Amino acid sequence: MTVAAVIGSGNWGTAYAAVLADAGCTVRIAARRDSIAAEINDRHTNAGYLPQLRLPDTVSATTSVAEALDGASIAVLAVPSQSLRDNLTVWRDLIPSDAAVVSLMKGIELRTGKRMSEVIEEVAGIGHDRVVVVSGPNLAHEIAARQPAAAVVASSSARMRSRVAEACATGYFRPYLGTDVIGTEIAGATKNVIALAVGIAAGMGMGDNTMASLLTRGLAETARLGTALGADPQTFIGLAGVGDLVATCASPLSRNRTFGYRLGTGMALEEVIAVTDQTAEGVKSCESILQLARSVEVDVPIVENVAAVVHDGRSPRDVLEALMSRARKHEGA
Ligand SMILES: NC(=O)c1ccc[n+]([C@@H]2O[C@H](COP(=O)([O-])OP(=O)(O)OC[C@H]3O[C@@H](n4cnc5c(N)ncnc54)[C@H](O)[C@@H]3O)[C@@H](O)[C@H]2O)c1
Ligand SMILES: O=P(O)(O)OC[C@H](O)CO
Repeated sequence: MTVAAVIGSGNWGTAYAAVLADAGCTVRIAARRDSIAAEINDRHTNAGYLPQLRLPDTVSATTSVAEALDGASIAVLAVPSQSLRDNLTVWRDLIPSDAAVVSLMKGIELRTGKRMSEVIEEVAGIGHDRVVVVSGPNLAHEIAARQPAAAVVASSSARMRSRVAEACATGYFRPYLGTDVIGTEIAGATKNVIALAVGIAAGMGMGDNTMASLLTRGLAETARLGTALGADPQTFIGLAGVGDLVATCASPLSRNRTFGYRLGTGMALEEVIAVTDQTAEGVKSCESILQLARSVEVDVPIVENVAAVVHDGRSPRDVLEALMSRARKHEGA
């Protein structure tokens, strides 16, 4: 019996815990709040995040990360990207020495420009052959409703990616194996920023042509950046690339799209932040992705203009005009 620990009891940590349990694992969730751990143990629900989900009896919860990780062969990390370093500094010695360490996170660290797998390797002091990234079109509420979806399970280690893929394969969750960790992570983090842009446009009243144009050109700049960083270009037309981009940009369930939408309707940034109580990774990662792109001299105009709205207070209408009046270029350039 595979024992998996899931650290983080928010939307995706909880939904992915259900996937692991449905696939036959014994799952221990580490929650920060006593009330959430008690609710999972007593009622098998986490209604504040996923009201429709009933967790299998093989899922338990604790507020002790040490207890959750004890004896686990899979350690899943599902906390906000910008908090990973500080958290992992406390947790690193608790991770069993032979466990696969799985990142569900879709963000790039501010200041360092590091991907989550890089932060894990550095802080936990483990090799890349222990780290696995799971990513794809996986809106937590739809997974929690057990609607069919697929994902990429990427790792440099064939043993670790097989272990994790086997542990999360169910009738409604289909993992594909991948080796391109860089591309998978760059795609997952950057699509959140493109979803912010699409949300802004939708909030301004723009329709499907605008969405499709942003999505397509967003994918182009994501692939340009990823490839410059060493990714396999094929990754961007796969599940972690176009798959996740379409799901996130099209869905009102997306926190990133919703954040952008609110900005696009004219709400002030502070107001949008105040009403957003869940993780919209693109809001912070637009800045770190922009810095990363500049470090390899890659042009990312949509990311740059989203950062201008979210961090420099420029108006959505201004940046839309700026994007539309850029110098003409070849589509493939
Ligand atoms: N929600 C989805 O549909 C989905 C799908 C795929 C990937 N992701 C990614 O998974 C990651 C987690 O997202 P989520 O949707 O579960 O977020 P969430 O906001 O629903 O939950 C975040 C969890 O982390 C905890 N947390 C918040 N701040 C923390 C801190 N400073 N230290 C430790 N724990 C903290 C919260 O208590 C909560 O348990 C993100 O990187 C996101 O991009 C989310
Ligand atoms: O709600 P979002 O915007 O964080 O997106 C959720 C997932 O990443 C979709 O795959």
